[in-house]
Amino acid sequence: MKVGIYGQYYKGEAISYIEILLKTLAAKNIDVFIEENFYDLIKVNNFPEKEYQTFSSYKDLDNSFEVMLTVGGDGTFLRAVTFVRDLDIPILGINIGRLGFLATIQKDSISEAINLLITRKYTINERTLLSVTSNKKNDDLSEINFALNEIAVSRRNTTSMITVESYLNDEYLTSYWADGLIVATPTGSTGYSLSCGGPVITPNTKSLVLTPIAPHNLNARPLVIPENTNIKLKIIAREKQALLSLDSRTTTIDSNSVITIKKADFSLKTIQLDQQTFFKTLRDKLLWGEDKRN
Ligand SMILES: NC(=O)c1ccc[n+]([C@@H]2O[C@H](COP(=O)([O-])OP(=O)(O)OC[C@H]3O[C@@H](n4cnc5c(N)ncnc54)[C@H](O)[C@@H]3O)[C@@H](O)[C@H]2O)c1
Ligand SMILES: Nc1ncnc2c1ncn2[C@@H]1O[C@H](COP(=O)(O)OP(=O)(O)OP(=O)(O)O)[C@@H](O)[C@H]1O
Repeated sequence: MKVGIYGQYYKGEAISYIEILLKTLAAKNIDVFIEENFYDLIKVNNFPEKEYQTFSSYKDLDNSFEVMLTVGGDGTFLRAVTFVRDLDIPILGINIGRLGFLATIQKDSISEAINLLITRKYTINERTLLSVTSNKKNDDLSEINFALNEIAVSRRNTTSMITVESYLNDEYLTSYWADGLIVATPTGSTGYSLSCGGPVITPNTKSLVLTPIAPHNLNARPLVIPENTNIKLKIIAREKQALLSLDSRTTTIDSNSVITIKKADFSLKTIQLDQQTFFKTLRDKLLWGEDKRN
């Protein structure tokens, strides 16, 4: 078995968890490749004990990797998607961050999780991704043009609202007067969209949700739409530019740009170990349905 390991940060207390991870993988004779920058970060005081092979980009990976393990929080998990892209390598996140909604393995159950992985006690989930095109050239979108959580447009460098004129399959929907508009996947429904009043959508539902960000309107509500909808948005901002975000990454778009958001033509595979279900994560991490009477 060949696995990749990706992390973005490294802080002292994490060393013991990374040690457990590397030792567990070595004991099972698993071929480990570590992302180059993360490897440089963890190499301190003769650690790790042996040399590892590395990868530095999407180009160094292929589908002979059984899994990409991420070490960090959800931000790290989201960044790992930019390495894996359409290669069909499933991602499994070890949470040594804070919330860890996507990174579901808890740091104190690393060896158990690796054992479940090796004995293939898991299911693979396919997660929908989004992609965006603009009627104006944008180099930032030429390569990494996909998002697992959401694509959002929002105001930039100003307190003025923006107007987002929206069309679904070329039919006019409405014009949102708001701080912005989020188009979220089921995966992203528990992220930014949730904070703006959007519904939770279970991961395998074939839907997207349009969630306005602070609309100055009493009747703008989140709208759930089929995942194959062609979403066209015209952004009108008082400033010359607005912000376009794809998960943790941002770029700017000119006012009056028209962007088209669609389901990406590839999906992301995530690993759901036996014992770990979406509803369990919802209860454990977002305290879903928590009630003092229970
Ligand atoms: N007000 C908000 O809630 C808000 C604002 C901006 C971005 N975000 C979310 O943060 C994501 C980017 O993550 P980051 O680490 O770069 O930013 P960040 O450091 O601001 O973290 C955002 C928080 O959202 C959580 N999160 C991310 N994706 C999630 C998901 N699918 N389900 C449940 N929780 C999730 C993370 O664990 C973290 O606690 C964006 O894709 C967006 O969904 C949320
Ligand atoms: N490899 C690591 N070693 C030590 N600490 C880490 C590591 N990765 C992440 N962290 C800690 O976790 C924090 C959050 O990590 P990250 O940015 O990946 O997740 P996040 O998007 O904030 O999501 P979450 O709330 O799930 O942690 C970091 O600021 C850092 O303090």
